Amino acid sequence: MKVGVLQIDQHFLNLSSQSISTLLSWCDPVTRFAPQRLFVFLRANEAPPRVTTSLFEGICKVYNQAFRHNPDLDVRVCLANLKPASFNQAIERRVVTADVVFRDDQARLDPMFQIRPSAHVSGLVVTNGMLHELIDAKDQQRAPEEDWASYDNVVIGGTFDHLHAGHKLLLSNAILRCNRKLTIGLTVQEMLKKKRLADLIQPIEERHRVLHEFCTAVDPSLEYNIVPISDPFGPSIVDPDLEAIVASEETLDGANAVNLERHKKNLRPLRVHTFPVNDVVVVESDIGENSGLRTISSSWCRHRLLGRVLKPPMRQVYLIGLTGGTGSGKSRIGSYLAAKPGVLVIDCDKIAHEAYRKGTTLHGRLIEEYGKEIVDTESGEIARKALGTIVFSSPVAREKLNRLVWPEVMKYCLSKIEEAAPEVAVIDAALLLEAGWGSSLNEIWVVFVPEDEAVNRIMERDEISEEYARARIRSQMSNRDRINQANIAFCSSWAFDVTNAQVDRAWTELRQRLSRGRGQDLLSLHPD
Ligand SMILES: CC(=O)SCCNC(=O)CCNC(=O)[C@H](O)C(C)(C)COP(=O)(O)OP(=O)(O)OC[C@H]1O[C@@H](n2cnc3c(N)ncnc32)[C@H](O)[C@@H]1OP(=O)(O)O
Repeated sequence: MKVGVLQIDQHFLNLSSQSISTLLSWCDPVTRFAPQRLFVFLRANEAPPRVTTSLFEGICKVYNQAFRHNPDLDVRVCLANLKPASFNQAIERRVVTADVVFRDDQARLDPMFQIRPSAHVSGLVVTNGMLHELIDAKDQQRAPEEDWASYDNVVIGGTFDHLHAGHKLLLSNAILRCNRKLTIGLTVQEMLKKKRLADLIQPIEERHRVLHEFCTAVDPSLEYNIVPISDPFGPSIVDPDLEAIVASEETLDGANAVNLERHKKNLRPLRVHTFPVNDVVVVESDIGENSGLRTISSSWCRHRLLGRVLKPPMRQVYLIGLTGGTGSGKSRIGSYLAAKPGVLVIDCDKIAHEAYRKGTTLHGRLIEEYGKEIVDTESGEIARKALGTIVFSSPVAREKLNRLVWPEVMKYCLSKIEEAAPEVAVIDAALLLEAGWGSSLNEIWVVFVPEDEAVNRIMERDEISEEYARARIRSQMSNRDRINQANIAFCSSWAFDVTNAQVDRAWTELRQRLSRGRGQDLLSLHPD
């Protein structure tokens, strides 16, 4: 995820909604930065902070304008540095890793958060006072600077589906009022069946994860107690330690109902704090029944999802099969390619060896097939030299071994590629074409040397006879047959530099091919 940081000093309170929109347009998807998440730091001086009504109004302006401007941008206004309670705690300076930083040269660095450029940073934009120029003197009519009451234990509740600006304001309001523990009642799925487009409501595990991630990102100093609730009250009517409840104006009745229930149970009443959230009109909402939805809500977010990408399609990994006869230098080329950015190389010989380690099912199957003489008496592992002598001299024995080992190797390759999700995966396999894997790959790269040279190399490397070396070579496909199926061929007959130059050429041309097609990412992420 591309992360941006926008750092504005305390003068942000004087920014008009229009100016905030201008700031946010720097993050638009059409810009070269286009972050998907934006951390906003609204204070950058060393003086102890104060939480006031106008501070919260400033935060409202940021969230509401951001949502209006681009609902897909995940904005997070950092709060720990705005509250005396968190600021005074000796918490570690939190690191935010950013791909792009928008910072006014007049703003000082934040004392609580440390902004660190990511590996793919696209720019540190210092705006030479531009943020200050945006401050609109006419837009300074604000509520009086009232200090806010704060409490050790605060409670809120909700569904928190597709976390939007309204939720973020509720959470921010509660976090700003809380010094120690924030309890959040999270509605379970069964209570939501009657909601519009209920099938699109995120599962509770996902809503829980997003909530927790958001809260700990904006104020890591609090304890967050997120409790699933299957009635309208949850912990708010049982926890005697709670002191205050925060609700939007629309849900004030719910908060009052909580106090009625607490009264019945002889629990002290909660201080009720409300704020208006739904005063922002969102424009794009004309899908069928949705035409009635004009303000920020989860229903609006769910309607907006219709016909859009729910989760990004799995990135397609570009698959290259690297193959070549024994002694051709294939493994060296595999290692050379592994150092290229965004590449995962899987050495299938090594995977095959791992597949029949002692304790695996395959270990037992090989002993059943070839007898105890293939077992190393000391270690109990398969003695590969002994197994090799059998299979390289008998096509039938070899065929059986291949049928047992190849599916295991393939299974490993697929899981490794899924786990690592590289830009390009190189499957380095001697018998790739014999195994019929070629048709599932994007390209086939073949390494070859003349047979006599391969014989000399493996005689020396493996200390084997010429006869055995030739038997191993002939157990495989010929160079000619491999090259007939290859997209690219390398010959490793000369110095390493000469081979490397061939691989570099193939790599450069691959990047050009990918950038013409779907591979823009590869070029932009790895400009070298
Ligand atoms: C689809 C694939 O290509 S999967 C990768 C290839 N591996 C297999 O097919 C698994 C079966 N092979 C094996 O288990 C082992 O290679 C054994 C037991 C036969 C021999 O083990 P070892 O003596 O340690 O030799 P090693 O595994 O290093 O293989 C020696 C060479 O024979 C090749 N080779 C491996 N298996 C076979 C086979 N079934 N038929 C022909 N050649 C093979 C290897 O790729 C290697 O080539 P290289 O000289 O370019 O490195």
